[in-house]
Amino acid sequence: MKIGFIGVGNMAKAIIEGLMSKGVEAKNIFIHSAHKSNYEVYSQETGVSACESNSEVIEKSDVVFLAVKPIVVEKVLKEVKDSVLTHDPVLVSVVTGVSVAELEDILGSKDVKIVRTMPNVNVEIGEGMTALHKNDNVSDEDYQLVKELFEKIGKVADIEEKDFSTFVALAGSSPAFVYFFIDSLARSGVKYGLNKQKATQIAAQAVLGSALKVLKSDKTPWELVDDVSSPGGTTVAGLLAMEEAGFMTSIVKGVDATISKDKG
Ligand SMILES: NC(=O)C1=CN([C@@H]2O[C@H](COP(=O)(O)OP(=O)(O)OC[C@H]3O[C@@H](n4cnc5c(N)ncnc54)[C@H](OP(=O)(O)O)[C@@H]3O)[C@@H](O)[C@H]2O)C=CC1
Ligand SMILES: O=C(O)[C@@H]1CCC=N1
Repeated sequence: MKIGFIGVGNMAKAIIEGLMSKGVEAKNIFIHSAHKSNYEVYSQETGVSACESNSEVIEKSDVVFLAVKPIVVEKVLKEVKDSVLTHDPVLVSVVTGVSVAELEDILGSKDVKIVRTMPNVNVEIGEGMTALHKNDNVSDEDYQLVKELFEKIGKVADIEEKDFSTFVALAGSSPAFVYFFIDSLARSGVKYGLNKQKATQIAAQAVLGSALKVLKSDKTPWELVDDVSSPGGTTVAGLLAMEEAGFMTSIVKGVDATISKDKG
């Protein structure tokens, strides 16, 4: 399968590097972005093929990732409209907040094959969490191929399009929330004299182990909280102080703000 990328920023690079680490060969990847200096350097660093235009990416690829910021989607798609209609690739959008219907409208056709997705940056290390939703033109076979690409680099979930905004908060943006939590935990360690690098490793391993425990255990996270909290102990003292400062409320408010922003 030939895989193209329109836009080679943080998200596209995370997908490309994840796929390449799982055996997808550089010779099967085609890229183009706004600045030649950027995509040429990336092509030299990784061996993927640099194309002279977005249309060339489409002409050379079976599956084309649309990985640009929402604000430039309309301009980019209008420019490549003829190539999309002629070559009929499966267009895989990773763009936040742009619906399948909006993509079809911009392209002026309901006959295009579109899979709307919401990955997260952890696809780079094979631990992503990606939502997918296809339009009616994508065959089950083509959808399976796209799904298998994302399964190489993490877990996948089929979701209804109405749930994309919620998914953005829970998985698309949430790596930043978790990095923020890890940094805050590590910084607290620094307050008490630990070196920042060591404190970050300790905090990250505690978060990794806790996430795995949630995934592997039959218990709910809430029950696991109780298991760690010895009567009269340190954990319950810490939890109550965090909650007094609005821990759960701050997370729910963060999710609310993320969803509002996504919905525009
Ligand atoms: N970052 C993340 O964690 C996630 C991002 N997303 C979504 O992915 C999309 C990309 O985000 P992200 O990678 O972070 O953004 P970046 O700003 O890192 O990358 C955007 C890319 O678009 C390219 N670009 C701009 N204009 C054009 C054009 N006319 N033709 C071709 N390429 C163009 C840029 O080119 P150049 O590099 O040459 O300037 C750049 O490579 C967004 O819609 C975002 O919402 C979704 C999930 C997670
Ligand atoms: O911040 C953003 O807009 C994108 C969407 C999901 C992660 N980053």
